[in-house]
Amino acid sequence: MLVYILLGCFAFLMYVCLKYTNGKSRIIAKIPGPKGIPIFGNALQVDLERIHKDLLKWTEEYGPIFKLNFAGDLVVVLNSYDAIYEALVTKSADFAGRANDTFRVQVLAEGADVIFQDYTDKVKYMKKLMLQGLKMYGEERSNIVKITQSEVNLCMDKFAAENNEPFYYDDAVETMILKILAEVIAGVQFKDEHPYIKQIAEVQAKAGRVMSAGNGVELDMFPWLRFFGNQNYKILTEACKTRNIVLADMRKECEKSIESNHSVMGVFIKAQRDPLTPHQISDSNIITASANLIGAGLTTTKGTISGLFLLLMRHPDIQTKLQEEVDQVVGKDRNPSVDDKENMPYLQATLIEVLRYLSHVPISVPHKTLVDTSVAGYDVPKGTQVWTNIFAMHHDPSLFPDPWQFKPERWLDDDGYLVSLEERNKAISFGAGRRVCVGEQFARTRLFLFCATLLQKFTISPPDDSQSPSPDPRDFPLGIVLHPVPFQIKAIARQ
Ligand code: HEM
Repeated sequence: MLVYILLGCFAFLMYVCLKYTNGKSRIIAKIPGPKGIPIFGNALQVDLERIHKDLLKWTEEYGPIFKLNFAGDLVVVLNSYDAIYEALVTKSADFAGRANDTFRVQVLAEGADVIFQDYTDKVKYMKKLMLQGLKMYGEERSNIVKITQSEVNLCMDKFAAENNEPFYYDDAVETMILKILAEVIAGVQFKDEHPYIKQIAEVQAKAGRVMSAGNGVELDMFPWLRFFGNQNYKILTEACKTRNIVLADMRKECEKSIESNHSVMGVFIKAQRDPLTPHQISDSNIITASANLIGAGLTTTKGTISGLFLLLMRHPDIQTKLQEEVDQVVGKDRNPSVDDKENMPYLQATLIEVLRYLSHVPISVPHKTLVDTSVAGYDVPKGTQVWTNIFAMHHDPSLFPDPWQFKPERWLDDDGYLVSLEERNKAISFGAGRRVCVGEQFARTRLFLFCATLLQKFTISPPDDSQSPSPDPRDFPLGIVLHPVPFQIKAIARQ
């Protein structure tokens, strides 16, 4: 055993030395950044569960761009709107790679998904298929709205069943999101108690734990630990196994009605069978792409709804204004619809502000340069990992005055209308350019329908007379996204 440990340490030292002395490091050395310690660099200076706070502190010190060194692995961090816009939009092709060479990502993504692969023609094609399946345009949109509305209503029934008493909302909200996603992915409606729903939730929880910032890092540094009973490796491989079984079963369900099925899997299966398809679609592509949508869609939406509850409890005046708008535009006798959106600027502004204020995907999904390039006046070589620090950018006081105050009004003009699209695009909660979020319109629609229905029926209040927990995202731990620790709410039925 001792021999293995010594060999492991030696290999690690060689690896770090090589990384420190290559040409890439010399180019990146010109970028400012906090001084680290030998061998480990800045690795021991960050709290992985609160890395967004460390990055915020360094942004104040170094400005739009700085570099970090994690035991020889260099990361360039972009913090200002201009630097992030330059990388994501102006030089989108240069920065469209993904930092996908870590062990955990390779196990999870099987080199076949969308989120963790470099941007190639095939990934572009798969993103197009995902969008077709998410049906966010044309006649199909009304179907997705119907699916969403019926699941939102079921979730509201669960809230009503709590009879104005305090309760943990997590299960009801998670089931609602998973059922919408499962139906959109497989084109089949599942009941709450269907085993797939429970299994997918378990897979998400397990994979989420190992892939989150504070866990499983040891596997990336020492992949050989998997041969020595590493617990995180076991959890990750079990989660992937269950994921593959459940999604293969969902595929079979989908194939039963393939002719009339326009779900995400349906679109992928048809592309797989099409002799003229521009890119071969494998079974693994179908499973990992579907898993991407569940993974990306669940944690982000749940995080937004949790943050929204905290913010509504902390700002009863804003909640009252939102309810007045819902009462005026929708009334009490019908479900809110997507067409109500344009007449509800205050709710739209509130949702944009929730996403800005929380910035719960704080460094987005890490990017990688695909060519030698530059940003914010510094050269960045091919193959460099780049983080877009959305958290710092969304709290930059020169862009958003009083950034730690929750103010939906910042997105409204003097007449109460939404500010221009150009102004709204200063918030980049869904990224931009080639790697922009596939689910942006889908997420915005679901969140709008959920909030409008919630506020039509309930007032969200703290569980007792004490003050509700802090909505400040600086206090949230980072898992896959920033998420507050579980808390209770009261959903008081409105007369
Ligand atoms: C509030 C909700 C959401 C937020 C804030 C959010 C945010 C993001 C962000 C920041 C990225 C990375 C952009 C970049 O790399 O620069 C991303 C990527 C992605 N998101 Fe979302 N997302 C949300 C909901 C969803 C939903 C509902 C789905 C699908 C059903 C989804 C699917 C994806 C996919 C597939 C990608 C990868 C795109 C790529 O790699 O090219 N997201 N999202």
